[in-house]
Amino acid sequence: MADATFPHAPRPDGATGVLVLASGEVAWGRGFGATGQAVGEVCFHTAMTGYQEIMTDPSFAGQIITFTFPHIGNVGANPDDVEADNPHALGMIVREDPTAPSNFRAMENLAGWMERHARIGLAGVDTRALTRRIRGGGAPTGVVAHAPDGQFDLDLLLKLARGWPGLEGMDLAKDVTRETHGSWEGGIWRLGFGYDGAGEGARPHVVAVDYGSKSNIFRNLVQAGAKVSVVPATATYDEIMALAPDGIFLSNGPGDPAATGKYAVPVIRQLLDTGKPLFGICLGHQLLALAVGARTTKMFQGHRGANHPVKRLSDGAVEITSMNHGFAVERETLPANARETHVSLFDGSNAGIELTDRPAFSVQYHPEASPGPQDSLYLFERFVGALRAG
Ligand SMILES: NC(=O)CC[C@H](N)C(=O)O
Repeated sequence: MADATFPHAPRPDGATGVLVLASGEVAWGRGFGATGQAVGEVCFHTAMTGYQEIMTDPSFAGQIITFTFPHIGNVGANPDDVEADNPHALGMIVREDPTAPSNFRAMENLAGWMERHARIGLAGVDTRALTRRIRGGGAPTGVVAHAPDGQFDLDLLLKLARGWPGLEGMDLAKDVTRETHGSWEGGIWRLGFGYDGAGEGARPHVVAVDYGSKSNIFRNLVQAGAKVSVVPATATYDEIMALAPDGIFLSNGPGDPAATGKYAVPVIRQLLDTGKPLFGICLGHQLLALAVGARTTKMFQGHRGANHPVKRLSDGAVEITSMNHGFAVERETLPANARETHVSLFDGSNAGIELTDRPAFSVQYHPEASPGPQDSLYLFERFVGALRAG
């Protein structure tokens, strides 16, 4: 479906960037960052801060992010505000040209950071109209392209967009996972201190399966008192158990949970049978649900923002959360031994479960924030507390 408000402007003079949707719709703008083109799902994100954390979140692999907040880039870029070594989102679409950074922590400007990491930016787009387009028609496939000479082969870009298969059925976790086993060092960041080290004393051992984890999850596990070992998405049950975990963590990650589930679910089922505490976030939540026999489905437009209200069903409290997901667990398919614990107050979709016969729970949202509110940090304490008690 094409929303009448998009596109609304002819090619302006001086256009050096363009977005071409698979529908044939075109939005012109000014490119920044790397040159070339990138094809993926065009989604929108409503956070007003944290663009560097968002761009480096591995869950955004395969996606081009439209920021609804118009001024992106105004605090520049620094080496601390990253959730992985490199950006994983393919590109960004913004309203205003990024200005010179105005922040004491900035080490470079956004365009330079994007260029250094081979990521394309497109400014000058009517991001409200594009967001309305996504809300009306679902997240489309598109190509962002940046050419300083303004030369674009629109037919070729359209062909590229039409040739991309879409995220459904795509396993991207194996592309973004850390490839080797390792222990995670370091807690959360604090102004004036930087990243904390792990504290002294006995620490329960969490083996974290990395399907494309944000670093802040590991930092928060350490902060809550755990010793964290990270294993790749494809780690086997034997490899995980060889590390003698006290508990298992299933991370967030990109792509279709059903596709990743093909190799992850059999391992998770075996892990559940050990009776060890298990905690999952986002993709990890979806994989836990799949492992107990529920189904996941592609959402129409998805949830991506830093102010999504979620209701905790145990006491009715509302947590304001960070969200980034395009698939969701179908509540109706949850088995009798999985209880829904959290619900999105935006659309009523499932936002958390716990098993009634195993010490396992998971949430669809991002308690680690980065960016976003910290209402849900208690979940890390709860998990590590369960490990200490066990
Ligand atoms: N942040 C995540 O882990 C996202 C999970 C999954 N890729 C989705 O889009 O729903």
